[in-house]
Amino acid sequence: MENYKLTPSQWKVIDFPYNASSTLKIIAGPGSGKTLTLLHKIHYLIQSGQLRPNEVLVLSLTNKAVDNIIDNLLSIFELNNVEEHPPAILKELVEQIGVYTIHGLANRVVVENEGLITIIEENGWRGLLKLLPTDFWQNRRLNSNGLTRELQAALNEFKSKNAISKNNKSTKKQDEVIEKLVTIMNNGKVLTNDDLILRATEYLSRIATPSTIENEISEESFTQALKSKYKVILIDEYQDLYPSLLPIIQKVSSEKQLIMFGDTNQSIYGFLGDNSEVITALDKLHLTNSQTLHLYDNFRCTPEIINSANRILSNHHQGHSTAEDLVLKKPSGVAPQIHEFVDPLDELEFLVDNITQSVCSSAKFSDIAILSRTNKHIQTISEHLTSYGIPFEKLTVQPDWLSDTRIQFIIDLLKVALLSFKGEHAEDRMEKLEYKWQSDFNVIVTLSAIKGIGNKSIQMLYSACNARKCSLWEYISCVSKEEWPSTVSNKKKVENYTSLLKPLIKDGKICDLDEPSILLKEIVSIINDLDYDPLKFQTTKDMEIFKKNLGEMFKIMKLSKSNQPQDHPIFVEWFLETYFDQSLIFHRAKLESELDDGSLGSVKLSTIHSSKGLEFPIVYLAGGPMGLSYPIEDKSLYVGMTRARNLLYLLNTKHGRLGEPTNKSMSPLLNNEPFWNYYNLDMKRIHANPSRLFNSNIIRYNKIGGKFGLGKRTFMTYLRPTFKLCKYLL
Ligand SMILES: Nc1ncnc2c1ncn2[C@@H]1O[C@H](COP(=O)(O)OP(=O)(O)OP(=O)(O)O)[C@@H](O)[C@H]1O
Repeated sequence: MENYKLTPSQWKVIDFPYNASSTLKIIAGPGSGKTLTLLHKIHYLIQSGQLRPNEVLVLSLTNKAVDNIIDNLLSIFELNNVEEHPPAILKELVEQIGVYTIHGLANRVVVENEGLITIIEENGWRGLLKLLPTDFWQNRRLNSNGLTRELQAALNEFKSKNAISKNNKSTKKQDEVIEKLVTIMNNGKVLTNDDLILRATEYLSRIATPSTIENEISEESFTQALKSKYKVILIDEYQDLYPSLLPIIQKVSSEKQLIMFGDTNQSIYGFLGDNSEVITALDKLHLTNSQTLHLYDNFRCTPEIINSANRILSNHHQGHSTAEDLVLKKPSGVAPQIHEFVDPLDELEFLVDNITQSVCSSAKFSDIAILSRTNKHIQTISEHLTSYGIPFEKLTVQPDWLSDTRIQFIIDLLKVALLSFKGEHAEDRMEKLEYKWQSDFNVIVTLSAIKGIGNKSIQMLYSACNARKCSLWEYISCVSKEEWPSTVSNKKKVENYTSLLKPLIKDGKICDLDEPSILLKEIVSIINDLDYDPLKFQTTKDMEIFKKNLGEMFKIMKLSKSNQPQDHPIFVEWFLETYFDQSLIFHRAKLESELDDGSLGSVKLSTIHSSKGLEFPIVYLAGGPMGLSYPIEDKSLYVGMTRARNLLYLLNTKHGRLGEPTNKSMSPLLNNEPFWNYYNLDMKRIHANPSRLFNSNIIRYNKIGGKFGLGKRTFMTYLRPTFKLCKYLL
């Protein structure tokens, strides 16, 4: 991170005084240096002696934003080390600053108070669906995604009804069924993300105000620290907050100084609820002591890009009469390029051709981002880039391997083994009961994924174990199958499941397997003998995807092994508690090594949603087949366009105020030496002899373009062999 000269409007925010029970709202447009200002604000609060590092809490919505803040905080403190602290002290100081996602913070509070919890994922929903009686959907025909959505909606409706009337004894059969599911989830500590927020808020509400408990609760309690220690709460991207997050934010920020940065024009989570409702509620938090400041500058986009993006906003007033200190980049001479393609393959070929042109013209692959509205279109683009051997990386909210339901199945089986073992050896009745509830959920989820074990069988077994007051695992592994309810069909399949898992649970073998490769081999060999359809691959491609994801899981296991602390002696438990965070650490380290190795890096592929808060020198907004047939929403388009620093392409992007398509024959790239000089200056890549470099770049493109038939359709395009185009670009 560079030590930029801060602008007057940035300074106004940075040296705004600390005041308890107050709100400072900063309205900051795209590229106005919001993150940089937030980092300097933290530094200033600490360096000026107003606050100690452990009194500052930063909250964001995404792991990416949190990573970005953590990565850059230390640099800001190093660059502005007025007191000349030694590096180790500085690092220690920065580590005391709390930086979390809102869900991460809630998770910490709940885990601190309840131990291991499960946030429900796709496999979990499928397991719960299996517990529903066949007539539940009243013959409605829905696929499994549709059913999951309906079930979530039914659960939410049930919970809000109950919240209104705690004694609501509905006689509706549907409510009785849902109530049972809610009980299973509650007992098994299985939470949805919304539950997590509410549960954490409840724990925070139980904590008394700081003055009355001073010495009662240990310094170690994170829940307590949230209430009493932190004095300033900074919220990044407030426009993304949605109503279900409000309770915890209100609880954490009350009586503190709440500093929120954001831009309502970039509010794109409307589908999760009305953001203005949240803003109104937060505005009321410290009603009499609240102030708003603006950051108008735009350090990111070329004026051509920002003008075009501003046209999209129907509420935008041209020019800022109030901002005398407005900073803008110089014009680049290249307007955003608008292209339309009837055939979707043409859009894909255009991408490959233009990426090659940019890379020949001194850009790196890692300068380029392709953004789309849907993950499906991102997948199509990734397949096309693969066929040309162009390196890419997907910027997803969740790493790919974790979204693979087969990997989730492996994780659920590991949980069955660990929790069942711990349940069998629990010391008291209460502890045993807790393990029962948790392991029951994972047994239901894994059993229900096995071919031939139907809903009715699972429901019968579950009722039978509850009648015996034992866990589902104990029931199916200790009670002989002759005693099981006669309505359980396919008893052999259930018996096979137990006999395969038994050796892992008996005598605690699961806890002794602390070598990742042996543990993984063991669990995969069990799955091989289960009748688990998703691992009977229909295509080689499917198998390759699984192999890749399993490889990722193995890497994360090895990473967990390398940082397993001594006070967590059971490897599998450490891995199951931390794999999500470990995966993020791994991902970050991978990105850093890519930046350092001097190579061309990889093209970034992302949905517009996942690209929030990021910037890229070159951005392609790819609309897909006929702009995916519905017009793009204003704010999504605005966010997508304002991610671009220097070059923006809008492909098949339908929007009334976007303007006319660009003439395709006027390519802005090749033959535009002034633009590439501008580009290299902006990227701080200064070349000794730019003209010579420029000429050799054109020759290089012509050679590669000719070889691969870029820019024109040839029979090769349809055959899509795996070209190794990138080999020629290195
Ligand atoms: N005072 C400054 N001088 C020069 N460059 C700056 C200054 N402040 C910020 N920048 C640069 O401006 C760019 C945009 O900053 P940042 O990413 O913080 O924007 P943002 O306001 O968070 O945008 P968005 O809301 O779109 O995410 C960054 O490259 C940053 O380094």
